[in-house]
Amino acid sequence: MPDTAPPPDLTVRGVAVYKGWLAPAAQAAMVDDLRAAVAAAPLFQPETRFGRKMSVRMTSAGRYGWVSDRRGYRYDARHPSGVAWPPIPASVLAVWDAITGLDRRPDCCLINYYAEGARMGMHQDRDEADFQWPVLSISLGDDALFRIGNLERGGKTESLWLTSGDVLVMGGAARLVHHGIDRLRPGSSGLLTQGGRLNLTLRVVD
Ligand SMILES: O=C(O)CCC(=O)C(=O)O
Ligand SMILES: [Fe+2]
Repeated sequence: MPDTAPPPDLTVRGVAVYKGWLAPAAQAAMVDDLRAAVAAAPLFQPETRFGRKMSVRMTSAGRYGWVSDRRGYRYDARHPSGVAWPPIPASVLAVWDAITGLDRRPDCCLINYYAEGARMGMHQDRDEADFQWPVLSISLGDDALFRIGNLERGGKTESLWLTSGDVLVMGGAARLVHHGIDRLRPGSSGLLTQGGRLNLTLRVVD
């Protein structure tokens, strides 16, 4: 990232963490923007190639969305219903611009919704064409325990709690670290009327 990037509050294994980057009013405004996006492209519960349902529900905004089904996972220009993905809200792109300082913008915003009990297993984000671009993640709603591993599978890990308004960046040498969400702290935030947690990941796909 250019050296105009603001210094993070902490760095865990190269992952830059900006605690409380979004103030409560900005979080609420972003949730309103996301509600409109989700109305256009409803959340769905993806299935893995092996026919197992993921516990997270998801949708996307931008030119590409991330989908997974019996054919495997990939970026697709359309929602499973056949509609195009809605545009990435300006409020979300503004976070990318302010933190990364890049002149390239993401073309996918994956929107993950975790209800109580949902989790995400350890994985790398590696379906994008060029790993020089970072992945930026925004947390909204309930606290979540984020686990960071290594570039290779397995090995020791470190965990941190992400709270509403936190932003993190996986870039540079940390672009391909394994990561996942172990669990939520249900009811820890009142941001989402239905409870749970929204996570946005901004990606440059191609
Ligand atoms: O929910 C999170 O904080 C992480 C989500 C994630 O790793 C992903 O969508 O690839
Ligand atoms: Fe990921």
